[in-house]
Amino acid sequence: TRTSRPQRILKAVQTKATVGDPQSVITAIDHFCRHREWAMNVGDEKGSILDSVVNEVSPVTVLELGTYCGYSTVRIARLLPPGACVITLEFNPDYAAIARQVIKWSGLEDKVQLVEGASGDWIPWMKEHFGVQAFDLVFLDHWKERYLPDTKLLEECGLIQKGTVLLADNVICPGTPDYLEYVRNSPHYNSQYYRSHLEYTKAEDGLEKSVFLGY
Ligand SMILES: O=C(NCCCCCn1ccnc1)c1cc(-c2ccc(F)cc2)cc(O)c1O
Ligand SMILES: [Mg+2]
Repeated sequence: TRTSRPQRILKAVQTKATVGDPQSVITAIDHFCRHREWAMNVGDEKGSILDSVVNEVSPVTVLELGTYCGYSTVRIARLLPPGACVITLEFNPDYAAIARQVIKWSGLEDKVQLVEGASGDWIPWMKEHFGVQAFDLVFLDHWKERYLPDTKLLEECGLIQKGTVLLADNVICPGTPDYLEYVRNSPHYNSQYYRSHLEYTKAEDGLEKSVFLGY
């Protein structure tokens, strides 16, 4: 049967990118998704904003919700100093299998923990299983209706502490209205919108950065 889009993205990486060179992996995926087939990676324009937030936060522990093919995982991990890591959660086993290979090709596997399963099931176990105290940065890029419940769950589990930065993709397209309303109106978050475009298109989209101020 036909290959899947993630399989075709992996093939583009394996034919166009250099093993151990994360930037070439990013460039190969962006070129494929701009000129061959659109795919739901955060992309180069919003990816540059992601890069600037990672550099500003200099996180030691990052949680990414929604791995897909590992594009944003590679973007984040390539900026992390030794000893820092990103835990990335993917529900779809086919996506996870491709992402593992993309991350391996980039040479960043030592900075990445890819976990397969539902965010709602895994978040309560993060402290115990990964020895995480609190996350410095959370990148939300999974099911859009899970952004708000998972943020509340992270708060309840003590995984969001004073200074934790939440960065949410797709707050305009497809949109996360209940999440936006929550972080923009809560006295416990300082929120700001980074206007951009839906990956590889001219449609409006953007990232919302929300800093937890403590209780
Ligand atoms: O749905 C998205 N991502 C979640 C994928 C499934 C996550 C599974 N999972 C992982 C962990 N827990 C659950 C998404 C969609 C679009 C989009 C935009 C316009 C359009 F016309 C079609 C699609 C753009 C994105 O940038 C996205 O991120
Ligand atoms: Mg997205």
